[in-house]
Amino acid sequence: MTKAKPAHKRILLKLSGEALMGDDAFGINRATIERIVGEIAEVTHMGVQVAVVIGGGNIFRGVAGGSVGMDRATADYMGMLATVMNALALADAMNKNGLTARVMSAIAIEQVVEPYVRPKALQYLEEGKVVVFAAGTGNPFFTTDTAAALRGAEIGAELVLKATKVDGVYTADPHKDPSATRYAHITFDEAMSRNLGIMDATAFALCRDQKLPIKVFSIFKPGALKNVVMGGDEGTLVHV
Ligand SMILES: Nc1ncnc2c1ncn2[C@@H]1O[C@H](COP(=O)(O)OP(=O)(O)O)[C@@H](O)[C@H]1O
Ligand SMILES: O=c1ccn([C@@H]2O[C@H](COP(=O)(O)OP(=O)(O)O)[C@@H](O)[C@H]2O)c(=O)[nH]1
Repeated sequence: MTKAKPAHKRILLKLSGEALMGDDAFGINRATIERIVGEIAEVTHMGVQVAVVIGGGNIFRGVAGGSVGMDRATADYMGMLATVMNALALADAMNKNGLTARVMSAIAIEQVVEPYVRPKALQYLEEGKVVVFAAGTGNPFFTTDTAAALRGAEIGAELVLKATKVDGVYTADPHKDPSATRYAHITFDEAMSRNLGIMDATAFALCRDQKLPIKVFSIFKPGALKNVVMGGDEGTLVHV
């Protein structure tokens, strides 16, 4: 019997900060991070090259609560630093799981993590290491979803995998509208013109222009990541 081959060779996995919270109100839940790392290890061992962009919403969100009244750019830099903390926690859990992880930051904090250098990231991926991209795009007024689109395009990923709290793109925000239904697939133009709030327009536009498809799926569903990597019917595909 031949073993089924993964449908993708190199992927960019976007994990929202909240994916790391588990059932906690904020911060990083150890059991949750270990489960996610276990799933990443599974696909890495299948020979898939995995790069990760991690969010920071579990620790700090530039436009939210505590930052009301703050200068937006300053708050956004705090948000980017939050993603660095998540990246360190994620890489630590990966290394403990037997993977080799490298954190690369879009803003210079060289005593803590190495800076993002594209050829080096590509080299790590070729070597089978998992690269965790921290600090988003390095610019305020952007999101880590846009960082996922940007890094995904830069490293030549075949697919951006947006692992989130919902199991796909819905006709409306399913947390607000229980009658919303899920798309199996949708074009970038449709998702943007319908203002579907799952990702920001900058991220959608970048992926559309680079013809880089996005798969939106639930991080809470065990085995979903592997299923996506195997080309299975999972979540929603956003395509050109
Ligand atoms: N049309 C939609 N389909 C699916 N999810 C949507 C839609 N509109 C808004 N959302 C919201 O987008 C969120 C997923 O994005 P994510 O980046 O993980 O969250 P956040 O940006 O809050 O960290 C979901 O929690 C969901 O409530
Ligand atoms: O390129 C970027 C990426 C992130 N952020 C800031 O970092 C926060 C955390 O990122 P995000 O909200 O995308 O995290 P997630 O929702 O995935 O947890 C954002 O709110 C922004 O304040 C930013 O300024 N530029």
